[in-house]
Amino acid sequence: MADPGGSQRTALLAAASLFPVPDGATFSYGTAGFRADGSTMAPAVCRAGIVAALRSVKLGGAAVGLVITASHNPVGDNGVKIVDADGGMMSQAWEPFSDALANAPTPDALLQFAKDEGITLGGAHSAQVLLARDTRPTGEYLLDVATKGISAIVGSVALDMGILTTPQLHWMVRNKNRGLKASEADYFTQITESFRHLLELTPDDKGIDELNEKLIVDGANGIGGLKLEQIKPNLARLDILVRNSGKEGEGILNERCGADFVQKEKVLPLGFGPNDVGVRCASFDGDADRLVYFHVTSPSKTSVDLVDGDKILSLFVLFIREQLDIINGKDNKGLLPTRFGVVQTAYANGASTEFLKNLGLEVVFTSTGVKYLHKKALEYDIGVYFEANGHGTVLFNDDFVSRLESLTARLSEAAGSPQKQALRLLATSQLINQAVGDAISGMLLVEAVLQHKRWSFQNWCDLYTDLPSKQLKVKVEDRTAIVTTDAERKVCQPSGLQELIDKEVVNYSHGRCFVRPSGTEDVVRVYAEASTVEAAESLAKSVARHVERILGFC
Ligand SMILES: CC(=O)N[C@H]1[C@@H](OP(=O)(O)O)O[C@H](CO)[C@@H](O)[C@@H]1O
Ligand SMILES: [Mg+2]
Repeated sequence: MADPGGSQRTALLAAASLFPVPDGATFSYGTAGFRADGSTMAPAVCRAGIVAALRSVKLGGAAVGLVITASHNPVGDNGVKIVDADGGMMSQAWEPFSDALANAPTPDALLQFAKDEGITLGGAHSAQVLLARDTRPTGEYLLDVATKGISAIVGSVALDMGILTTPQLHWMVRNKNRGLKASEADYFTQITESFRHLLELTPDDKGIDELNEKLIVDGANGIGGLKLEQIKPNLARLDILVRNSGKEGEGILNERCGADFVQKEKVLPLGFGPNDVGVRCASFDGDADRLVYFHVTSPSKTSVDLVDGDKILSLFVLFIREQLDIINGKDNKGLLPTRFGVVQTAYANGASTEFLKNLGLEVVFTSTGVKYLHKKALEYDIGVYFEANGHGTVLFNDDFVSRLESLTARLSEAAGSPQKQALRLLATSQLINQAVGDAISGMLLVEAVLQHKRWSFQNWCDLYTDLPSKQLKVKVEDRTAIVTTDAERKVCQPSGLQELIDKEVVNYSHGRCFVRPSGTEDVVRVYAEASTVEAAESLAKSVARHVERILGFC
């Protein structure tokens, strides 16, 4: 280390003592960063700022991102998440260090880690961190705290990108490090232009259906609705109405609204009612990285027909497959060999997995959390991933995009040439966020595909029928006593629990059940599926009782 006892250590000590870690603090980076009551977050946020700057130093000064958000959680909560230089989630290898630092009273852990990682601090290096926050009241203060943490690494620069959706910041970091345009205006231009382009490529023989233009979006009273209002005038062939838009006085962030609420409760969000029967509706979460769709079923009911992440994934898969099948059809002699893969988690509805497998697709499973799905999807030329709760995107490999570009340049407009199909795939790769799941860009792709297929919401819903499912949370003494394998679908510890689950499952037609410790809450999650709602509930309850008995209910 160039400057072990000098100004670097002093700067770190100064930052650490500004925001001391309370006794007994146990922050854990979890599935998606540190989250807690916003008023208690400053020590973890300051240290996350230090980690982000250090990560940038480690990556030779590449831009790294830091976003202040607690996503779909209540407005009083807040959180912090680090975006790696490729625009994805922070390298998992750094999570244990982030945990150690978030809970460490002095900078010694950091100095030791820097040494172990071969990072020279205090020397001639540079680091840059792009910062953003959502609309939470504690956001401005915590952003300032993060800036102080970043500044504690000598030579680092913090750039405040403003109030953004989480996916916008991921996109900016990715673009900046690729030497591409990376401002918010550039983001808007890219998604509105590629959306327009995709619509121009819809088959000529299919006219525009008036009803299909109308879309009502529940913005969860968060940042997504505000951003959508900004780009709405530039979206052709779409008549969007934003409710729970995030404008002053309209409602409280995530309270009885938003993608998490709609997906879990399967009821109408606030602001929606009988007049919306028959209209296509979409819902974002508080930081606009989750998307689900729904329909108001009848004027007298508050329940909704839900289109979750699994069905969004299925729609995208069908569209992409259609283009690939034509490009590689027998007249075109396999012009574009493509490794096409689909990634799901154990929470994917069994009916969706069956539907995808029946299409002859490769479906693979990972643990819960976007960081796992994303990594797996990167292994394909085109990798589509979604969590049932609406996090997901479609990834196009760089080499594949180059092949696609040269193919479109070679193909003519002559009848029978699959030029339009190739152009559609290219426009899709431009529209859908390549860094992370993005409710706005995902929604625009859904809208373009529905127009392409001329499908109503009902056509989409009817792709397959979800198996009834039930999720329960069980509070136990130590949730980490549960260890899972096989993408969390089987328990290996404590011994005997999996056998008990298996014994319950065989009693149910279409029965499936698994348990895992949550990465974001202090609970064990139980998920069950069966052929009826009552059966799914009964299976979940029986397994929850086994969990309580074996792990000790608290
Ligand atoms: C069942 C479920 O919805 N789990 C969510 C939840 O993770 P848990 O580890 O299950 O708490 O939060 C994650 C972060 O937002 C999200 O990626 C994941 O899908
Ligand atoms: Mg979110």
